[in-house]
Amino acid sequence: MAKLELKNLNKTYNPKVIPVKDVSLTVDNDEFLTLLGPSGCGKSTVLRMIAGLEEPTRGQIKIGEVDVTQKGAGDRNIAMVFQSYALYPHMTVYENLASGLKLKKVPPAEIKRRVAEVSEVLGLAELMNRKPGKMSGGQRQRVAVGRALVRNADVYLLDEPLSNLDALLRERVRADLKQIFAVQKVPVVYVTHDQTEAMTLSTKVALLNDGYVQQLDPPELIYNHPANLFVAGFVGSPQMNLLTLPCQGRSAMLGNFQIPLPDLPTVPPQIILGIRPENVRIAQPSDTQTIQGRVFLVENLGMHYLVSVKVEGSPTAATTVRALLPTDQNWNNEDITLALPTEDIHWFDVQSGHTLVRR
Ligand SMILES: Nc1ncnc2c1ncn2[C@@H]1O[C@H](COP(=O)(O)OP(=O)(O)OP(=O)(O)O)[C@@H](O)[C@H]1O
Repeated sequence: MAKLELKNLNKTYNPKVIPVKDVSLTVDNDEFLTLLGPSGCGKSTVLRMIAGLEEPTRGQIKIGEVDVTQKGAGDRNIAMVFQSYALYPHMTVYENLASGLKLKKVPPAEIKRRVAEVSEVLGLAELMNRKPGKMSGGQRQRVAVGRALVRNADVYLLDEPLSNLDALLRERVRADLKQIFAVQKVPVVYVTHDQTEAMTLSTKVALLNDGYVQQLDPPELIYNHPANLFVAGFVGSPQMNLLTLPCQGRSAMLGNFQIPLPDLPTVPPQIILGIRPENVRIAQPSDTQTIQGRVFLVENLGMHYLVSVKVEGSPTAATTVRALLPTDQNWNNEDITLALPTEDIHWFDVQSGHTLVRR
């Protein structure tokens, strides 16, 4: 099976709307790539260009060794799953699954074999005679995925396939998708603005903003080593603490507390410190890097409290630190000492927003 390759892909609708800028990436046949980003960042436009539904203004799309940039959608062996299911309402599940193959004049015995195989994998065998109107959203979405799978396509594209499902069902179908695509050995490109889907499903995430790829990495690296402020702020819930701090000597000043800077060629006047709320904890006597402050807000997240702390000596609310703390205590209005472990701190350049410490 072939790998998918995008080289310097651009799309310009008019000088003011340039939704895709120089997107380059590859998806191997054992990879599940998610295009993640906020609404309007260009995800669907990239997907539509891969599908051949939109023509790139510049750049190249290759499937295996074949340049498909100028080929129409019908001449690319690509299967797409839409958010809206796109099932035929008057056809049964079997007919919906078989219709694409019939059009391609696949022999009836082969159609039967492939539909049976896919319906087994997707748990649809019991539903073969039902029509979409008499099925749940999750079942319909599985049929939509089935329609793509029976095709034996070179590339699978999925555009927000779970967004019409309620939260519980979304979790279930997400787990189904992970299992199904793990054994397909075909490049998969998945579009979502939901970071949980991106983190759980993908082998690789391309985080887009304003048409540019901000970071292209496995989910662990996106989460643990964000390349810039946008990535740091977009991925993770609750959001990473991002604090703009003045520098003094070899330290950044967080209120009254000195946080040693990493090794930098020159010390800037200001720097941005990032630390995730789950990495901030109540200090133990052995902790060396600590700050003190007063809790002014406690939000109950079920498993934890999200606690907002005004750091001692900090002049503005910009130096509020949020921490995920255990629920065995009511932290409200308490004076507490927090540890900020060095290994969990991220440093960003104030001007460019880029990370200052590459790992
Ligand atoms: N046919 C078009 N003509 C002009 N502008 C368009 C067209 N299609 C999309 N756009 C614009 O291009 C930008 C990117 O759109 P796109 O649909 O790729 O974003 P997206 O990241 O998929 O967003 P969403 O998550 O909301 O679907 C948006 O500003 C959109 O308004």
